[in-house]
Amino acid sequence: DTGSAAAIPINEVDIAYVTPVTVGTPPQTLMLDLDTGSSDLWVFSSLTPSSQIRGQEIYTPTKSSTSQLLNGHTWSIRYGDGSSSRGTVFTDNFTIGGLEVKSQAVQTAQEVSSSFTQEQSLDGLVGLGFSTLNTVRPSSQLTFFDNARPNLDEEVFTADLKYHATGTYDFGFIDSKKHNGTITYTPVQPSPGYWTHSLSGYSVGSGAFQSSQISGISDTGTTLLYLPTAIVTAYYRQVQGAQNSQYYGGYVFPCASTLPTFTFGIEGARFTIPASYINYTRISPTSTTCYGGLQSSSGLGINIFGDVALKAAFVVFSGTNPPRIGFAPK
Ligand SMILES: Cc1c(C=O)c(-c2nnc3c4c(C[n+]5cc6c(C)n(C)c(C)c6c(Cl)n5)n(C)c(C)c4cnn23)c(C)n1C
Repeated sequence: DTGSAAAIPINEVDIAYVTPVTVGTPPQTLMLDLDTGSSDLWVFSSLTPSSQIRGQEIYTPTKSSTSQLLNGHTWSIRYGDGSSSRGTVFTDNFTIGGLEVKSQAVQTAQEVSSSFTQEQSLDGLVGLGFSTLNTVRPSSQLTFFDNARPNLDEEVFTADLKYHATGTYDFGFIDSKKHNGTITYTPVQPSPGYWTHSLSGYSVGSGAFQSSQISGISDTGTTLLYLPTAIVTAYYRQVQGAQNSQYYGGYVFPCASTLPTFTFGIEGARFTIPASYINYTRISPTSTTCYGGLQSSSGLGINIFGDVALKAAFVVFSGTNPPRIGFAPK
């Protein structure tokens, strides 16, 4: 089997990407954020208090002839930005891009934090991390990818995220039309459950490539790129008027600045993030100060290769044994 579905930016600065999925019989369509940085599949539902719903689509298990309550099971998750959700669990038929998993654990929200309520174009998440991170108790549940894996033509899914445009998630195959040239693979450390791997180094603009192993996670659910402070200060040193603002919680600079590109290495391959991806957004609609797409990971305890980096490549998440991740130019 294979599947292929759109990755649609939810706003004009690609703050997150959503993908149409169907749940239940007859199919209920929701727009979910496919997130390689977590492993819970949860949705706004008929069990979510109406005071916490603002325009989201909901899954109503009682309207699905194939839904089954997973009795006595609950879940609760907190994300890196402090947002959270919790609730109960059903199993039901679940489809992404024509690829169906019967009896997928669908976690129904009974409470969501305010940032989820405020984001009306996001109806939940599909965790594509390793199932060891799943928060359902007393028995943890498998991700959509882990459930689909035995029926996939190839044990992979790919992310082709795009800058200010709709991209694609493919399951079970590698579409050679979506990338130019070879895919460079590097090992993934599957514990504790993120797609953890190393970059082989970086360069700023036309500067010399600095070889160094930089460990982090490739996370489609994180908007920006978070790297060690030394690298980030070296980058913004090239930007007139840039400063690390306590007030805005990161590096900001005059929107008119000319930003350098940022290049990262995967083994021997090099991937260059255009300056436009790093000139992320105005700090307010009328401001001439802009917030950077590259920020420091100090305090996070982990480096995060989020969408700002991933959209500069075609990325293969390979569930083979041992797992690996591949990057190709596109
Ligand atoms: C350690 C870490 C993160 C780890 O991942 C992280 C982060 N970065 N984007 C996201 C997340 C997203 C993507 N996302 C980010 C958004 C921001 C910054 N804003 C203002 C809105 C409205 C957002 C939406 Cl709707 N969506 N989503 C949907 C979730 C559940 C996230 C959780 N964390 N997160 C941050 C900001 N930090 C510090």
